[in-house]
Amino acid sequence: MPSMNPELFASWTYTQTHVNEPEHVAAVRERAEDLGVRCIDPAGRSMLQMLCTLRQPRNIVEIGSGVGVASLAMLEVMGSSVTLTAIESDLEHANAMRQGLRDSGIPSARARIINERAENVLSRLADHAYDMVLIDAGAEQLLEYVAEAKRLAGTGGVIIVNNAFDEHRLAKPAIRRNSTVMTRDALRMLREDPRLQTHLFPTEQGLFVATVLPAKAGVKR
Ligand SMILES: C[S@@+](CC[C@H](N)C(=O)[O-])C[C@H]1O[C@@H](n2cnc3c(N)ncnc32)[C@H](O)[C@@H]1O
Repeated sequence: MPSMNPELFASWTYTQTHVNEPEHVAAVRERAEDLGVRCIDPAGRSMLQMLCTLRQPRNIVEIGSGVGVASLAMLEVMGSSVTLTAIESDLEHANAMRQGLRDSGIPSARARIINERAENVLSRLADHAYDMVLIDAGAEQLLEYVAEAKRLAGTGGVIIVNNAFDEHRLAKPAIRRNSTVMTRDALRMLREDPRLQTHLFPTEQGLFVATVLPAKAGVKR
């Protein structure tokens, strides 16, 4: 395993700062900051757009959509055929996202914002009906969200966990706080599932990505 030498750190920093966000994203990030919401980091946002471009999802679920930085990123790169179900428990955050969608000229029909706690909503969503599930609602219920995401994602579907580094606590084995243990367990649950191919991308917050392999692909390599 490589150690974090200064060259490696410089290259990692370069990749984080190399991302050019369009100007309108800054306004959404500002709105998030005013409300005290952490949103996906620029490299994670960029990777999300890349995954959408590659996978071309038609139905997306986002658990914890905040003021909509990630939601807007996904909707912006997808054609009008994509539908996003955004679950957000905080009314102020949900309203700020509605404003962001209006400002971006995205028709409201493309995003269904459900202002409820995810644990009360997910069981109502149909099995294997989604091509992409983004989880970014804190670690408290992460195991439940991951289990639901595995049920929701169809073959070839993509499950994404943002903030997989749990504020950079994940890699420190001595840290046993709840959020860190929960994140470790949730990522293990994905990594050890033979039906999933997984990768942890070293964005600033950590973006863990799992794709559902076709049934006949056998055991992952
Ligand atoms: C980190 S922010 C999401 C940021 C968003 N993914 C983005 O990149 O713009 C987490 C959000 O999850 C919401 N949240 C926390 N617990 C939740 C729950 N149980 N159900 C739904 N939303 C929840 C919070 O209100 C907050 O807006």
